[in-house]
Amino acid sequence: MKVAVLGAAGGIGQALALLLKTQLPSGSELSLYDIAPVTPGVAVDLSHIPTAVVTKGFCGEDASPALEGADIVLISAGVARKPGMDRSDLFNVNAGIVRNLVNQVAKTAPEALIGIITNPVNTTVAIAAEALKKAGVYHPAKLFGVTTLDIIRSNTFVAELKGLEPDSLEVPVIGGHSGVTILPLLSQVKGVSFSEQEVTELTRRIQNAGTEVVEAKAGGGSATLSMGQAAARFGLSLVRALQGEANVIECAYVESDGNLSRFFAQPLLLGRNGLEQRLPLGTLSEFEQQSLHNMLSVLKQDIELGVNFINQ
Ligand SMILES: NC(=O)C1=CN([C@@H]2O[C@H](COP(=O)(O)OP(=O)(O)OC[C@H]3O[C@@H](n4cnc5c(N)ncnc54)[C@H](O)[C@@H]3O)[C@@H](O)[C@H]2O)C=CC1
Ligand SMILES: O=C([O-])CC(=O)C(=O)O
Repeated sequence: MKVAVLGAAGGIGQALALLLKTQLPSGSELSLYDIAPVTPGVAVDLSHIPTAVVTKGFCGEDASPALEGADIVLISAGVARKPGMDRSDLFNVNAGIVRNLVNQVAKTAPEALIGIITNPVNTTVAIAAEALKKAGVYHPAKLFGVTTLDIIRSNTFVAELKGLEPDSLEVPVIGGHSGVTILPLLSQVKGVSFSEQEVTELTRRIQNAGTEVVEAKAGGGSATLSMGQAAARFGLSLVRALQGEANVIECAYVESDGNLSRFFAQPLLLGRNGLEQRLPLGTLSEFEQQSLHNMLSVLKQDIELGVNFINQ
């Protein structure tokens, strides 16, 4: 199994690389790429950790040496938010970075599963899909926007509020990955009930959790360590699914059946070919139905921006 991380010298990239070095199955290869010249050194640093995961690092403009033979490509290259910015403010810089890197994936590892971490995810996934389509190698079942941070945050916040073990919970989060498009399905958390006020406050906290970190870091970037953990969880789930493990389920932002919006995050069954089956959203509370209805115009606009970026 070969996993490539693009953006590997960054805050997320380094945390993710460390977790993959220590958690990938024995015999795996970890390939680190970033435009920054420090990247081969990050790989050397990690290579001193005694696990049977071979780690190599590449830098410069050409990602292809890192991509050759990759089964999974996780992309966190790009700029992060500063206080006062929205995720959509990152579009101008990150759209071109994602297009460039996905074009390189299309050439060198067209069959790889791709996880897009770079923001704005609602839009960068549409950019990736259209770039792959243009290159003639778009497999909708192999492209994922990584929204796992929303799930682990929801698990943490619910556990804190209700005095539960965080790893005993799994909150499905649907929609997209910004503001009102992040919708935790609190009504589906087993064995826990919430007052109306708790639902409103928790939902708002989960939707603003990225901003909570951006403000706390005071200009020093956005979530990197929790995102590293989230991306490692998602990447390792992809590895387990590729290896044939049954019942691997994660929420992620993928090409949908189009009923709600073209791309939509929901629970997915993963398998040997990536996305095996989109799982039903289940029963939504009235609050969740209304929130879902309210997010759709935002999500559609975000997607259109990405589609137009490639096609106009
Ligand atoms: N999906 C999600 O839930 C989350 C997404 N993010 C996003 O992830 C991205 C990365 O965040 P951080 O790691 O904190 O940023 P960072 O600035 O620490 O790292 C970004 C890395 O990308 C590299 N890079 C820039 N242009 C590149 C290119 N053309 N080719 C290769 N590498 C390139 C930089 O050299 C840098 O090492 C941001 O867009 C951020 O908004 C952050 C947190 C959560
Ligand atoms: O908020 C940001 O800019 C980074 C991010 O996506 C998150 O932390 O959820």
